Amino acid sequence: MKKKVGFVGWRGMVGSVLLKRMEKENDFNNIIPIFFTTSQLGGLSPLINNISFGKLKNAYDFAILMSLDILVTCQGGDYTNVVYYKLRTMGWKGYWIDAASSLRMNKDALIVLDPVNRLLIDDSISCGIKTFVGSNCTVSLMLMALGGLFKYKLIDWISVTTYQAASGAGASYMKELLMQMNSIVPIFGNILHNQNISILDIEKKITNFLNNSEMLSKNFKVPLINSLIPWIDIKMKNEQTREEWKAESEVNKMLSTNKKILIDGNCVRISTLRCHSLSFTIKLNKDINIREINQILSDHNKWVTIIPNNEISTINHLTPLAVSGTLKIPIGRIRKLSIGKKYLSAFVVGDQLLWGASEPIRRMLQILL
Ligand SMILES: NC(=O)C1=CN([C@@H]2O[C@H](COP(=O)(O)OP(=O)(O)OC[C@H]3O[C@@H](n4cnc5c(N)ncnc54)[C@H](OP(=O)(O)O)[C@@H]3O)[C@@H](O)[C@H]2O)C=CC1
Ligand SMILES: N[C@@H](CC(=O)OP(=O)(O)O)C(=O)O
Repeated sequence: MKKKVGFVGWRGMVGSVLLKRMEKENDFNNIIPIFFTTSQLGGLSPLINNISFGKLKNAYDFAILMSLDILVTCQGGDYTNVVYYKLRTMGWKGYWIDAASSLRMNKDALIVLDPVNRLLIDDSISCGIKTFVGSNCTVSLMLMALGGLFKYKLIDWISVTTYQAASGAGASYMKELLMQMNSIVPIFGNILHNQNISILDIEKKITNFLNNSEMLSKNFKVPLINSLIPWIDIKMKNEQTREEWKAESEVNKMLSTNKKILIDGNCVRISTLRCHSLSFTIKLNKDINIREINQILSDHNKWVTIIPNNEISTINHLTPLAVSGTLKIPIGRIRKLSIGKKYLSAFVVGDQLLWGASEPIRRMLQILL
């Protein structure tokens, strides 16, 4: 019998990417979908393959939620915090699949990324685990790219710097970046081709304008265009940001490691629209040659691709623009660092709305059907 699957948060960025992927893979053929809203009650469900699924249901209507076999939410942590515990307390035994971070570290929840931890997923299902959560976007991308090295336990520690797109913070942040882009065009639009105007004068005008335009920075708090923000999320007691804290905590939970793999570094917001990038220094626990490393990495899953360490390949294939909207996980700049034979450098780009958020959840739903 087809399972009743509820979707909350399908209108947001992660949710809409999820729906598109499900439509493409014909996933809706195997379920009875029910679409919920927190704000558009009375509105219509999205058309799936041109089929209508009636009116939207109230995402806080516990009677309907209780009737679901599976609930998939991309609505965010606030929704999860209000609904999840109440639903469980009311005795709901269905599967909860979530994109938000709130439940990740709970004992009775598994963080899922099946190309990396499928065995643990299968074990958890047979042990009666009913709550499955996607990992933080940079964590999923790191694990997809370095999966082979993790699988063969070749990593001592990782130092990572992330370059995270504006859309990672949510739709309103992405809009704010676009508004900032739009606001600086009039400053240089007409004068760019005038040879008599110094480029540094234009730069000064833009910098002055951005430093005095609070109106354009309600979400990010400061301008992101023409700048970057080396701070994402709240501060933890140990001086990390919460985004930085997630890497080591989530990876070790997901891999159920006996010996903790140490991971730390800075998370940085940059002014790309979509796709996160990560720069790694990896301390291997033995000296392996680059050819073997490339083989281990590319054998791990079909999405990871080795980008040869040369300029043309790198600038054409290892950028957010080249990867946006695809499931590709290119990894390049792979070389031994001059500091020692066990120190490896690598650079990874991945679409944080696909492998970073919606794809692990889509695949988890398929596993449960
Ligand atoms: N963005 C990302 O890259 C990643 C996000 N996540 C997590 O996924 C969850 C959802 O994130 P994300 O999709 O970015 O959030 P969004 O801000 O895009 O959407 C969240 C909800 O906001 C409501 N909403 C209000 N106005 C609009 C609008 N104009 N257009 C669309 N939706 C609107 C919708 O709910 P309703 O229809 O009920 O009003 C929607 O489901 C969060 O927990 C986030 O942490 C995880 C990994 C990556
Ligand atoms: N915080 C991430 C996106 C995200 O939503 O992460 P999480 O799912 O861990 O809250 C970013 O800003 O790019």
